[in-house]
Amino acid sequence: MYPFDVISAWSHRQPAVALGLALLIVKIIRSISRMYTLGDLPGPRPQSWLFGHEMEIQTSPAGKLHNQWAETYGPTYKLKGPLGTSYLITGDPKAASHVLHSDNYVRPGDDTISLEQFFGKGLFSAEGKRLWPSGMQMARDSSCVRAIVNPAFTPATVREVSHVIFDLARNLTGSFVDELEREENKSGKIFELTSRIPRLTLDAISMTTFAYDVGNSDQSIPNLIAKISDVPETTGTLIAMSLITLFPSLLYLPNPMKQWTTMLRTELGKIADIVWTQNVEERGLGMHSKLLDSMNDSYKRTGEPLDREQAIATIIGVIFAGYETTANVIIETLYELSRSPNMQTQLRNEIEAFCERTGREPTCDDLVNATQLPFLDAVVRESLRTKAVLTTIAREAVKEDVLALQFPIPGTSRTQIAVKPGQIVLVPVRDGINVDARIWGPDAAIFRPERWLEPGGLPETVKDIHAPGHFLTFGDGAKTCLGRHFAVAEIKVNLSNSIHFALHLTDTQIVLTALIRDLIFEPDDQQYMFYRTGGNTIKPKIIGREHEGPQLYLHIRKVHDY
Ligand code: HEM
Repeated sequence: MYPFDVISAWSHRQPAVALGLALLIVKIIRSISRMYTLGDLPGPRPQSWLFGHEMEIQTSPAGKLHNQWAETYGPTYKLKGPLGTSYLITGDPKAASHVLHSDNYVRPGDDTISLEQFFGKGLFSAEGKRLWPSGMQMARDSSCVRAIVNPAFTPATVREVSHVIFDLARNLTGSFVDELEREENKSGKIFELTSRIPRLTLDAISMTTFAYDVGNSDQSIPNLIAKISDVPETTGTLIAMSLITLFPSLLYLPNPMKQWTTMLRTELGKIADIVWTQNVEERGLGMHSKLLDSMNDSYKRTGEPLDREQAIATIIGVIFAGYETTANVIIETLYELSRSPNMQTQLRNEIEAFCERTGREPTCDDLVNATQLPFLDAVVRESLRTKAVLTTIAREAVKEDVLALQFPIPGTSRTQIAVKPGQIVLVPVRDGINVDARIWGPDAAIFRPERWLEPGGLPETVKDIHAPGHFLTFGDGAKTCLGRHFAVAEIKVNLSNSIHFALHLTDTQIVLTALIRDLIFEPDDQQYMFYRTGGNTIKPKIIGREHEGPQLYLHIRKVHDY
């Protein structure tokens, strides 16, 4: 009996199992046909045929592997996925830009399914012209969904809600100060940051985008954040994560990752549900949530009702997309600054000089304007360049294509790669295009904000990265991060505030003329390494104590107490 006969026999009794089996067989046939694609493209040998390079990628510190491989094979090479399939890796600016801008590439099936499992059927699961799930009348392509929610994320909206971000930043720094002042020993105190900063960014998203104060809700936020950070990292999860690119349907089977995503969705769903009820059912539409307002406005134009399921999924998606990512960048920047007292001093001097010059503190407009506080701007750009949260952007080809390369394959004059439908293409960001010495110069991997301010400007090759800011941290093309203006404003407000806030502490209200003005961040005694976690964000872990999970301790003190 052939497999399809078995399926046909089962299809009468167990249609779901039969359908699953049929899909599996089609997938295996497709993947076998993909095994020898990219045949002559060079690349490192995998440690195992079963998992290809997946295990190595999942377990290595963030930002290391691609750099090493690219040294030997150049920015475009081949890696192995599970069961001998091939991934095309390209950190080549021309090829990456094409992949991210062309309709020939979409988010891979496993990404789309896991995003749907995370958030439900909303903004993130809209892909190309794919139909939205049954029960919803309309087809939504992703550009259409983006247009609906975009008004909630414009620079003007960010400016409008920036007072909330300022307040939250002051609360955070105030909480550090309160604790420092309670200490008898005035030489400072060690603070753990991976639990504090996400709390701030979660509040910021929730209050500005949904007009909902998570901090004053019944939710136990520290508990919620701890649960969200507790991504399972068992061997079983690793194996499942290594195989899902090939078998995205594995995500539907019971597994620790699925339990985690269900928990996440349930917890964030509670917030989303309250936002929906308060904004739509209790007060009527058009109330305070920027996101629901903009969704509602566009639905009004088409005469369609605002759909609860889509709205809740989009709310959950935006909370998750916005809070951990921004928290990661703030944490990593503070970590970097803690190792550079000179940079901290330079930042403080710049902010203080601004206050003296203008007789006021910087507003949101001043902060996002590079010319007002150029060193702050350079620090944030350098952070975004070197601390990209999404290490790699994945796409899947849906049509035949030819990728043109800027950098030929080493040792050859080859500048074109043929791509077949189904080919997974990975654009390495954190340890790829953002820090490639061919593009950024020999000190590309070093955190050096001055590069953004030098009179000669950045190397000409950087302009070949057409993405906003000349780095791929926020992606590029049709799926570029919607919240990037919000993220940059939030990072700048917090950095300037935490660096600057001691001005407010010094006895009088005449903060600007105060002599003593700094919070100083210093390293603790631990050595840290940053890892990509299953939740797809970057988390610091103490070297030798990785099993304890994410943590980062910094020593903080007020300069005038020292
Ligand atoms: C430093 C912080 C952030 C980083 C590094 C970041 C990074 C990214 C990246 C790389 C993508 C594109 C993914 C892809 O191409 O497949 C993305 C998409 C997205 N981001 Fe962000 N993000 C950040 C903050 C935010 C914030 C604060 C918000 C919301 C307020 C947000 C909302 C979104 C949304 C809604 C999308 C989906 C766009 C779509 O699918 O069409 N992000 N982000």
